[in-house]
Amino acid sequence: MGTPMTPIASRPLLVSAIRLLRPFWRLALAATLSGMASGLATAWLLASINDALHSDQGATPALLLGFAGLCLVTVAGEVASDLGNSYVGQQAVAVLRTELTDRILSAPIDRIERFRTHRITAVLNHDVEVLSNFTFAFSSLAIAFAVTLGGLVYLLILSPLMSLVAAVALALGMTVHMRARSRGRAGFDAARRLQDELQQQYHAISEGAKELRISRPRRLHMRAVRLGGTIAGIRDLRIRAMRTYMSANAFGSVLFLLVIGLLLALQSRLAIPAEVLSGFVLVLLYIKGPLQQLVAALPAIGQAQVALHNIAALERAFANPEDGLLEPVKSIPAMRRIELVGVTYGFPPEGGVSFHLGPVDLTLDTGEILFIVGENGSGKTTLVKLLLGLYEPREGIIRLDGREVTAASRDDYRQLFSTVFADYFLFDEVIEPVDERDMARHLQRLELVGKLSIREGRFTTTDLSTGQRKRLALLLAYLEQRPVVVFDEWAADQDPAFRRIFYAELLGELRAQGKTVVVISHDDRYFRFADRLVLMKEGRIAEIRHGEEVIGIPEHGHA
Ligand SMILES: Nc1ncnc2c1ncn2[C@@H]1O[C@H](COP(=O)(O)OP(=O)(O)OP(=O)(O)O)[C@@H](O)[C@H]1O
Repeated sequence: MGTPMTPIASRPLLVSAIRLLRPFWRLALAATLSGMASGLATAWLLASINDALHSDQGATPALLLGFAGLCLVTVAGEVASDLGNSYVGQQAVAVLRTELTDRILSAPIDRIERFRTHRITAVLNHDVEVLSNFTFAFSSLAIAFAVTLGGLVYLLILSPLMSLVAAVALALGMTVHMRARSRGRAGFDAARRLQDELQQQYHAISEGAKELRISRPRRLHMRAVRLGGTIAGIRDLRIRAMRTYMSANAFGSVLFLLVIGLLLALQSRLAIPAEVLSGFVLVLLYIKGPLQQLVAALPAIGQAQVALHNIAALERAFANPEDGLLEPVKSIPAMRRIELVGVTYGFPPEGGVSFHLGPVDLTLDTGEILFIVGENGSGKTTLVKLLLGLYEPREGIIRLDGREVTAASRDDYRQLFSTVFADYFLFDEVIEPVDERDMARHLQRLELVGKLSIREGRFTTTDLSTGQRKRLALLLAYLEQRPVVVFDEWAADQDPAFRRIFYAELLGELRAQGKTVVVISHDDRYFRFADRLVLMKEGRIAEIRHGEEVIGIPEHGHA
């Protein structure tokens, strides 16, 4: 595959794990120590078995008692370790999920737009899940590590010379495994990058189902080239990574058996006593399992490292949260005048030429209906995002009733607005208290009577026509009771009769309720219903019309 393999995880797995486990360190330590105790007791058991086999008195009561005690520690330590570590692991994963979603909830909107939704979903779904699964394996790894360590210590006590042979073989095996590990990890990293693409394609086949049903060439292209290529790429990279680990595994097994064979062959030449040799073979054969388990965990460790790397990238991208976004709700602010003074904004150039807006000077007075009009791409939505405090101006300031909106006050300022964006998201929950009679009136006004109601704080359905869904979004904006309502091309998918009701009646009704209304519109036949009309051209305000200049625009004519 052509995916570049970049170096991974600047922060080692252990450091990240410690940071996550810090709040639960006592329990994590106790659970891991229990696992270690269980592993060491297993190694001790092996030593007692070897002693008993070669003891002249056979199995004495003391030996049997020791055996029973060690069995108890082995089993109890394992159970405690399993329970403790999986509890701690899941607690840590829950904290991580909260941390990540908090970061997304507090991140500047332009950061989210740049990071791309499919990448966020892939981290939240895949990477966090990989870590979650790893936490379940952690306990048995701690035990395997302790069994291996205890076994090796016992070997050292039995015969330092023979331990040297085993140590050389072990060092060789570990070198091979380390190499395999870094190659395998690079493969998993590349596969994970392709998974971002796969997530995007999953989104395309569910959200673009209609388009794909209509166009066979696109469907076949999607299947064979996009999906096929990505799925095969992930498969091949993972198989290759696993093959690297497997080869290292096989090499390790051969080494083990070679060492045992070598010791058997050298038994008489080195005059190795029988109980030493049998102890060696017993321990080597026993720790082969845990050692292989440790080695087999390398792919999981590699995947966990890649997952942590991606999580860290997301954390870095959203490292500068906005102030106070998760603080308790205050009362909705009031507004008399909003001023944009010398405001500019620019998108970072990505491939093409970057778009620059401003400098823009604009005021918005309470109780007015302001239309923002202009050609596609002239900067209307960008201007509105600046007005809403969604984008931070590069230069210039925004004032609310004469006071500058700063980073600290920006989110309070945003609470002035209700919005229906052109690419709005319809929440099915109603979180404001709803007066039944008001609701009935709104449903009637929006011609939605009988289509839906609110039950237990939720709309009974959001399966409506495109225009009806948009009316529902407007209803939600109404229910929010904010002083300024912003519509981005709201009427674009309304029927002609309702479109007229929107411009000629609803906007005026909102104004009569004391609301300020900002409307992005291409409906030039209704421009005359604006109190002021702002014409955008190539990122600047080209003209502002008001009074007679607006009213004079005929309902059928052009601006
Ligand atoms: N997230 C973004 N990243 C980079 N460039 C963007 C982004 N959003 C908009 N632009 C660029 O900014 C310019 C203005 O876009 P904007 O959405 O403000 O236009 P608009 O006047 O609302 O257009 P339309 O009438 O088509 O809705 C466009 O040329 C577009 O290429």
